[in-house]
Amino acid sequence: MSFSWIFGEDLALDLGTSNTLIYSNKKDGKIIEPSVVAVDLNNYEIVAVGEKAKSMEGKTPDNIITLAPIKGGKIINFEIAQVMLTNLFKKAKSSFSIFNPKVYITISSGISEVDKRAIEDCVIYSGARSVEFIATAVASAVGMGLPVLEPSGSIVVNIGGGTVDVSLVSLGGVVASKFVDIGGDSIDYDIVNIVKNKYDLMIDKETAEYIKINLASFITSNITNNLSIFGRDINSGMPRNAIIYGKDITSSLFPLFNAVTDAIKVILEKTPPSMTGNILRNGIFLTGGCSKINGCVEYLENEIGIAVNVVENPLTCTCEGASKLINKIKIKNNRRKNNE
Ligand SMILES: Nc1ncnc2c1ncn2[C@@H]1O[C@H](COP(=O)(O)OP(=O)(O)OP(=O)(O)O)[C@@H](O)[C@H]1O
Repeated sequence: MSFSWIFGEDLALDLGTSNTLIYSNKKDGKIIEPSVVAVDLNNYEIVAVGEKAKSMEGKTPDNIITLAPIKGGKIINFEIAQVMLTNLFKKAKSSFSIFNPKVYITISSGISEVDKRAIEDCVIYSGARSVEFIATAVASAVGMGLPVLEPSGSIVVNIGGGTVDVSLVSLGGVVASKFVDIGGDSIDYDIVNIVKNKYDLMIDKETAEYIKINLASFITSNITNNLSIFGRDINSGMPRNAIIYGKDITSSLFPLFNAVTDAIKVILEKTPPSMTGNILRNGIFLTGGCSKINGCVEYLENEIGIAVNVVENPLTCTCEGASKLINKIKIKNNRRKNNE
């Protein structure tokens, strides 16, 4: 008789700059929460984690601060990351499991051994029984339904909140990769500056993200689009609204997408000739939240001259892929045990 349902719980963890995703193999429930924690400075108590903490950003009294413990794929605040993960693991874990879960963490190509060790320690201190790493690109490729185990070669581009990971994946592993620690957050900060300089209006990062999601576009026919937003006049200090035009925001997209273009070119140069045919035939594959930016596919296709495909579920694709991989690993291990 197998007791794996009691102690065999596995979690897939995608620890992102903007969002943390956890999928359990025992529950249908999936945790998708912003990587944010709110702390009361009077007593250092945790006020909120995830969505609730994110909704407090920019609206807290002096004694409460919101903190984002992950940046560029690394833990920048160990204690806060631990609090966040402990809280999210509790939500994700099946109540029937007696033992702590084994956690499979997706990890970007450019993360150093020291940073990997910090992530491992943090996840263990947060209640994991043990930890294993899965390459983000491999998990994303599985989430996209690409034939990762075949020797054909696929280029997977993940553009997140704080990182860009471009990897050539083949035979279940990463053949070549380029990592850049810039992401959608950088667009938000650029939008804050553009709105300040062009509209004399101070806005917070959350409003800038709203503008990015709802207005920013590479498509020139969209640049007459506009959005009404509220902020504080930099001269009078008084609140007022402004109509922001898409054409003024487009420049905020170039630093990130030029970095993406350069990274893709590096990987194309490193791609073995035997794999180029497949890549030219099938194109490259885009995932991560910033692949939702309007017109980015056309922009990248124009820059690199290769077809670009965007996955339907760019925010969840990597964790979904990791979860599927865990099941494959389990099935393989069970088969091996049965044959022994
Ligand atoms: N519809 C959208 N349009 C434009 N940008 C979006 C959209 N939805 C999400 N984003 C942006 O995507 C980013 C978050 O993406 P994602 O969740 O893939 O990153 P992450 O995994 O948290 O970060 P990273 O992997 O870089 O550490 C944020 O910058 C967010 O503003």
